Amino acid sequence: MSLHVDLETFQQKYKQKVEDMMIGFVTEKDMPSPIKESMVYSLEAGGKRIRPILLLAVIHGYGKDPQLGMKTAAALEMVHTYSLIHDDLPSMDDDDLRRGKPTNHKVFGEAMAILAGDGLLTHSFQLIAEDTLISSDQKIKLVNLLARCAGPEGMVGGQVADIEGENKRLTVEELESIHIHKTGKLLIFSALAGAIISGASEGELNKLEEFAHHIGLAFQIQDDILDIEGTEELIGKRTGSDETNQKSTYPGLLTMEGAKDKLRFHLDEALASLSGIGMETSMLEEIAHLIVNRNH
Ligand SMILES: CC(C)=CCC/C(C)=C/COP(=O)(O)OP(=O)(O)O
Ligand SMILES: C=C(C)CCOP(=O)(O)OP(=O)(O)O
Repeated sequence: MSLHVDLETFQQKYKQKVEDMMIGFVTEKDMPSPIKESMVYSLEAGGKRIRPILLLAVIHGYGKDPQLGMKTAAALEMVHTYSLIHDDLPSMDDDDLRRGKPTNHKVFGEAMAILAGDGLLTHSFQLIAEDTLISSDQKIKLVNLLARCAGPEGMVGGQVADIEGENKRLTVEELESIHIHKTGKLLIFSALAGAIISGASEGELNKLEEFAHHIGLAFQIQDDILDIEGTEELIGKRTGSDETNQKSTYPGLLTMEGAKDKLRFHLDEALASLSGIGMETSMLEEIAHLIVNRNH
């Protein structure tokens, strides 16, 4: 059986399934209506869903049924959505537009936005714990990895460093460390979770981690570039926000040309890290190109 499927066909099929899983999980639970509305508002707001698609593409690449990763993929996108709700708060980036819609706190108020983020984060672990398609051993590995990637050793820690770095001229190394934690760690979770669910070996996990490390850096460099060169209509969020918040960025530290060189470097490294891996990699290659060439 050929495992070659083009990314667009795969995305069309699984994006909707992930959205149905997240929204179904939240709507069927008993909770006060203001938090349910607030959580569903941000889950329904769209987004590229690149992290769950990567996770499911890894499972497909190993010749397994992506359905096995559906709950973990939905959990991962819930964590990402929580992080965006909190990132937009007045005490953080103070943004009023996200995914083309008013930010959560603009619609539901700051307290409800904080609680909706908290709700999505805790629900994500519940979703993995309730999965009946994967083993208990896999669930423990996934919960542990998600906590490490999303928590203070990972994404939360990166957000702390990002805030501490405001109004300072950082070195490229400092900026890279922020990006690895703030953005890279959830992409690393995406790839490794797919591998754990597929029963991949340690050696394969290491290669996939390397791949995700590089696409994570490329992802954030492109985000910084789009903050300058993108249009609000396409990216669905305000442009110029890094400058407003006095953040160091790759274009700021290296010039736009230098940032684009770095982007190409990380694409090449990501593709190189897939060589010799025992799986069909065509969709992962397409995802890497998509991250680098995206306009939103
Ligand atoms: C714990 C929290 C709140 C984590 C936030 C993580 C994150 C990747 C935010 C978006 O980064 P960004 O501000 O560079 O991107 P955007 O341009 O989308 O706001
Ligand atoms: C990590 C960053 C730069 C935050 C935005 O992530 P995405 O660009 O994946 O946002 P959505 O498509 O999910 O809205």
